[in-house]
Amino acid sequence: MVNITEKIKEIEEEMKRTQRPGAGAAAGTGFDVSKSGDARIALVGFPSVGKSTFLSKVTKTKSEVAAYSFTTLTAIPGVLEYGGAEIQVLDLPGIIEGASEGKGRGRQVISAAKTSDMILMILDATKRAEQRALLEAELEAVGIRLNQDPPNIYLKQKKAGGMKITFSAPPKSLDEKMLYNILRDYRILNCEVLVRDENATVDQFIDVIMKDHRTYIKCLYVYNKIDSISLEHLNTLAHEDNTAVMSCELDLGISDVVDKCWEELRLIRIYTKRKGIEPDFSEALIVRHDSTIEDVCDSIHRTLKESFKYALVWGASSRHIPQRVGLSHVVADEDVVSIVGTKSGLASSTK
Ligand SMILES: Nc1nc2c(ncn2[C@@H]2O[C@H](COP(=O)(O)OP(=O)(O)OP(=O)(O)O)[C@@H](O)[C@H]2O)c(=O)[nH]1
Ligand SMILES: [K+]
Ligand SMILES: [Mg+2]
Repeated sequence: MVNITEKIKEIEEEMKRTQRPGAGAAAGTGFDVSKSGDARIALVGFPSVGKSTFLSKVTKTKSEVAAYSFTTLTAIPGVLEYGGAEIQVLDLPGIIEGASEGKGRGRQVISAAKTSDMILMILDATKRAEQRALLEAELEAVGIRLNQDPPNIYLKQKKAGGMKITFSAPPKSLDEKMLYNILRDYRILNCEVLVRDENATVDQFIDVIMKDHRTYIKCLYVYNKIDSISLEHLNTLAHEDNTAVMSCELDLGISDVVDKCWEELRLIRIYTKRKGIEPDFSEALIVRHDSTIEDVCDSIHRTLKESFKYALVWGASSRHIPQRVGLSHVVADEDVVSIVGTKSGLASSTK
């Protein structure tokens, strides 16, 4: 059973670690790369696992590669073109154990990773298996949660009225008393809590309390240097969850890694169509998963939805071909969309 007091102490330590480094320390260190493109992927790993080699393979950017540790000293951005999208790939310095406590440039590296839509954790297939857990622990320590959904727990702080704790189904590892104690330790004395997940844990409940310091990011584990391991070992690695294997040196598996990134990012390509003209399949509009016609309008032009009448949709999201839909319609990958507006000449245009 978790000792709550110990847990709280741990969290307080964590708060100290997650505080942003002083402005002086952050300035001019080359980590403030501005976001560009449709999504950002961060390359995270121990030194010399092949992060820069990978960046140089998948983008036009050349980041210095060498056999010694800490070849890369700042964040180096490159652009990966895929499916009509531009994905920013951020090559980062290697991190070492203790990075979350500020060893090396660990804290800046991890802060940069925290801003990404996806982490590619590059691992050296020739190194011991613990490397993966060690890196995960460093990321966890600054509030990054890999391949997890935010817990299904509702927490609303109030001004008065005490604590109201409800479970939508009998929980397996929590009870009212535990939550009460945790909340009291955080000095949250007036609140409403609804636990909607019967499998919710103490750690997840604390994540909800600490939600301003938590980031939920997808992670693909990529073992590089498979040219130097046995087939048997390769077979084991390749069967781990959320994992891909590659050799940058032999140019093996790289396109598979890129395909997997694309799948995980779940970006959606929309082709726009003007009335009476064939859709333009050469230029896709890229939107996020679960985007609506409203999001599509916004990415075409800021004011387009003001004159929106309806849209016609051909593709996986439409029930008829075409289906006439409103702003709240959720689009699917490779849908063809025609926006019909109140003013003439507004039929969809990407320009
Ligand atoms: N055998 C083998 N060596 C590789 C492979 N990919 C990269 N290397 C070598 O690994 C060494 C480190 O590569 P880098 O790309 O500099 O590694 P890094 O992770 O960017 O290193 P830091 O920036 O120092 O953290 C270089 O000597 C590369 O040539 C591979 O697939 N197989
Ligand atoms: K290196
Ligand atoms: Mg490097």
